[in-house]
Amino acid sequence: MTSPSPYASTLDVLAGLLPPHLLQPRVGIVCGSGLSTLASSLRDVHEVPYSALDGFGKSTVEGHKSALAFGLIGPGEGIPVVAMLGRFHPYEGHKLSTVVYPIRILAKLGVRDLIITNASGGLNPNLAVGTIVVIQDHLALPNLTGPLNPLLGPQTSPDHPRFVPLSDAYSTKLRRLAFLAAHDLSFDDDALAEGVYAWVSGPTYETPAEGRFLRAAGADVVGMSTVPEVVVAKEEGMEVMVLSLVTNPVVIPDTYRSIKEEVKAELAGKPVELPVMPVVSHDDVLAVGRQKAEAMKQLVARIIEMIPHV
Ligand SMILES: O=P(O)(O)O[C@@H]1C[C@H](O)[C@@H](CO)O1
Ligand code: HPA
Repeated sequence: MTSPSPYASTLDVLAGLLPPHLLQPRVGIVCGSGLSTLASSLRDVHEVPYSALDGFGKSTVEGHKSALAFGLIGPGEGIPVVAMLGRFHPYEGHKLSTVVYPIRILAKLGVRDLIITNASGGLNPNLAVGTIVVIQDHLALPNLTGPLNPLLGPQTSPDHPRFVPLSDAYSTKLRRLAFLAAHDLSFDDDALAEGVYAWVSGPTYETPAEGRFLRAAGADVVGMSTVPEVVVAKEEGMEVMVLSLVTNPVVIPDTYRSIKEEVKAELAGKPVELPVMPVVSHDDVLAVGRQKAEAMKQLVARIIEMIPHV
């Protein structure tokens, strides 16, 4: 006798709660910090709290709800979609298997195209706060050497690849649609950019030296999520796109304030200017999320409408 799949009870609960036309979503959306309102473009919405679903954790970060929203997007019958209102981050204490569990459930429900959103710090000085960056590649220090690759361990199943290539992790099809959708919506040219996402574990924001290091390594933005979801979505065979909202610049001053020089000047009786190092806060991150929520929502909805659904 084969043992029941660990996903079976989650899928059974969903089957018991959802009408049949919503039970096989084609597209998945992951809502990043402050971006849960992305799901407000869905109609015929059925929300299922994570607390009702075995295997799901509880999102403890402000700006993340803890529910799956099922609904329809687009004209006519509409395209069935599921949105994760809130994700799990390893820094919250969630195991990596919990972080990626919802992605596996989305795959089992039939999601083929996954649109992941997040909030990030800008490393590239050309990216203004409020820019939406279509991610073209990632740099995942915790994945490369350490214990945070979600595929470490036994092969997921004989049907999943043992070695997952990531050279084409970010779907060309979906990235093209993002720029076509922005054109359709008459977005300014600099509203949407392209770049590389650096994943760090957080929850500390970067020191100036770390920011300089990540920029020198080729990253344009930095954040504390997304990469485990991308890796597992690729293992599950999905097309993946990431839209990263720049919510703050990462502080990378050209020079450091020299306390040594300041003390010497003070001892010599010279006036000392005291520059203040700016700091980032999660409240700032959420505020930019709120400001850009409408644009993100329109963009995501338009992309979904443009995906060829056969
Ligand atoms: O879930 P995301 O990646 O959108 O959230 C970002 C990263 C941290 O969780 C938080 C820091 O402000 O926002
Ligand atoms: N660093 C890391 N993650 C983030 C940032 C940041 O500056 N802003 C939003 N998420």
